[in-house]
Amino acid sequence: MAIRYYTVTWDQLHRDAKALAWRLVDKGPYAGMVAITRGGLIPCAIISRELECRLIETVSIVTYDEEKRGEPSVVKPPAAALESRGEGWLIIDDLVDTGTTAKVIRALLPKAHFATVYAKPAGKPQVDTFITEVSQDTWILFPWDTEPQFVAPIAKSHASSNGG
Ligand SMILES: O=P(O)(O)OC[C@H]1O[C@H](OP(=O)(O)OP(=O)(O)O)[C@H](O)[C@@H]1O
Ligand code: HPA
Ligand SMILES: [Mg+2]
Repeated sequence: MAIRYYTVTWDQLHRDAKALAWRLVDKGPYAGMVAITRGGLIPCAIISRELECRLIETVSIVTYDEEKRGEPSVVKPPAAALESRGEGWLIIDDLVDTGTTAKVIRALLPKAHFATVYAKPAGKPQVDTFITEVSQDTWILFPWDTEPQFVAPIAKSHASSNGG
């Protein structure tokens, strides 16, 4: 199955994170927010500004061992939210893909509200609120993982793919 790409610019990320804040505002107020590092940090900053929520905790889950997917490990637990099992807390990540990361956090903070900006079908059941769904075979290219670069004119790449 060919992989597709969905490019997200800084502007789009800002708009989509604000759209998520609009969906979340009536579900609050929140005791605080938990950003899932690293991808959740920037959406969390945008949403914390909109919701005027200044208490931010972080959690770090590592799901890859070198190149291979290994057992997920909690590198940094969300200490401030653990005692309440997440009650009243808002968890933010950039996206949910297979749902592996979300399942680990849900086990730590079962009472929290879990929100992501983007969601793929396999992980969607783990998320309470999200903005945009993309297909499972789509790789989301975030602005912090990309940079603008020269692209050949269509006529040139078309000619080379036709043997010209
Ligand atoms: O639903 P899953 O299959 O678990 O995938 C989603 C997670 O993968 C990415 O994080 P990653 O672990 O690559 O780390 P990063 O945020 O530090 O880049 C993304 O930011 C999500 O947290
Ligand atoms: O689609 C994706 N884009 C960026 N990072 C990711 N981590 C899991 N899935 C993705
Ligand atoms: Mg992440």
